[in-house]
Amino acid sequence: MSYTIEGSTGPWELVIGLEVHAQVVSNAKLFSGAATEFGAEPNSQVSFVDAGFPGMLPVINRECVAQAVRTGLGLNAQVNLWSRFDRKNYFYADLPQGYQISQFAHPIVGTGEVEISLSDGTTKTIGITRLHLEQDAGKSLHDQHPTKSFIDLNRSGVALMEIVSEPDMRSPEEAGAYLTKLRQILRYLGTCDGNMEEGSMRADVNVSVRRAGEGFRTRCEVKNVNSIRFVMQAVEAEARRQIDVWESGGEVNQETRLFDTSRGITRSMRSKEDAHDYRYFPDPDLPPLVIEQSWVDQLKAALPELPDQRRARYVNDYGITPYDAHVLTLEKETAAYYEAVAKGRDAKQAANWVMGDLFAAINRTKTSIAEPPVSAADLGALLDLMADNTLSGKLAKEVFEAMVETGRAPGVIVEERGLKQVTDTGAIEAVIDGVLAANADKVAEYRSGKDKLFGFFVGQTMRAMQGKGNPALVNEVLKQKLG
Ligand SMILES: Nc1ncnc2c1ncn2[C@@H]1O[C@H](COP(=O)(O)OP(=O)(O)OP(=O)(O)O)[C@@H](O)[C@H]1O
Ligand SMILES: [Mg+2]
Ligand SMILES: [Mg+2]
Repeated sequence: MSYTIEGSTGPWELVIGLEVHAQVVSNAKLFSGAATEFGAEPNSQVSFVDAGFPGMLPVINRECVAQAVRTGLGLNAQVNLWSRFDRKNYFYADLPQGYQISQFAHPIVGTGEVEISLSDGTTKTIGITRLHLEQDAGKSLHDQHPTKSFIDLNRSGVALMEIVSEPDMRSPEEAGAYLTKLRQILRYLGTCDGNMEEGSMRADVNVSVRRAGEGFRTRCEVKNVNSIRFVMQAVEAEARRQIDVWESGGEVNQETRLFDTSRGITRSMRSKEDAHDYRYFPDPDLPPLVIEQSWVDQLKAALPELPDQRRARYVNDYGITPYDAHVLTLEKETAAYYEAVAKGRDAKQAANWVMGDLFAAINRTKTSIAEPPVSAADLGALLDLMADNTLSGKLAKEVFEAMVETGRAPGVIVEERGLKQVTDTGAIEAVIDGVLAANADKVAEYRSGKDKLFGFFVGQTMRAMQGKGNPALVNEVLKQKLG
């Protein structure tokens, strides 16, 4: 069933294409040696090139090119050995050059594809149109002075990848899944940190609506949306607005809009008539960007394992379900944590503990997998204590909670609190004898056929042992004695 929105005159399909701006992970800017660290003192990371001083010449940063190539390879895309930089001309206070160096007609990466996973268990392939390199602009600060605006050029010249998708998405969920997957791939590659709150990844959301079976109608572009949740909300809000326009006899005009997150609606920013005419032309300061196939091959050979490969490996090698493998590979840090716990242990049990107890503890303590409340080594040690019968599953949960609370290793907690499981058959027998003697009436009932009472005896025995009896042994001995 395809996703539609019901209007007053019938159902409408959604068509969505995303342009994602991803800041390249690199110590230096695209055409200068200035630093790129986030949160630095304003204008402390600006070279003469970034400030647009006359006569300064840009020099391409090889590492930024390598990052774009890696990203292209990670998106199964064509890498172009010949590409070119163009000037995109416009005036803005935080754009000191008066133009942005970008790639227009000849991007470094051409068509590719991304496979997304949907909540109904299906997958879908979204086409990538292109990826090009460009400079970021500076930032205007309007909140520093009552009558003046200040300019921070730290971001000016920082390398961005613009990754353009085909208009292949058909629902807010698909748009969200695409961005999630794209961010996951970039993070695995180490080419963009994907940090949307810090602005290192932002999306321009193109939306149109149509009747089933129609060609595409006019799109509107919602600029600079900075979270996955907001992208999904913006798609829905913009689609509903366009449906109202079409149904009331109007016409949707191509325009740039903004998403007002507090009101949940999109607002017009500028229409096509006053859209910029960027007067693109090849930048005369830069020669065409020519790279060698052998270098691309080297970069390809050195690519890290990507999410799809890792998920498949977990299913094959660890024998966990595709769903568990999907969850455990969503974040690189989670995958590393899981592997450290699973290696040489019961991998299914490791998956349950990471996705169950650990995730719950992270939520509860408002921590993250990068700084987890329990280290992978300690969780692994806890699993070992279950494997060698020192702890029952129930006691292990108790020890885990104490680990979260105190940050101590499981062995230490077991010693301190005397939580060691009792596996001495003689000791268990002695306790059970006591329980049966104290409940002679129930023993008689059980023997005359009231099987349900078995659980009562287990409970009494465990209570007498403060929960420390080995459950399998307790069951076994009880069966013998009652039998
Ligand atoms: N009818 C449509 N409905 C929804 N999305 C569309 C439609 N047609 C094109 N798109 C999407 O719009 C986006 C166009 O991005 P592209 O970078 O090519 O051009 P642009 O938005 O005109 O330029 P700029 O980079 O200056 O914003 C693509 O993601 C594409 O898939
Ligand atoms: Mg674009
Ligand atoms: Mg656009």
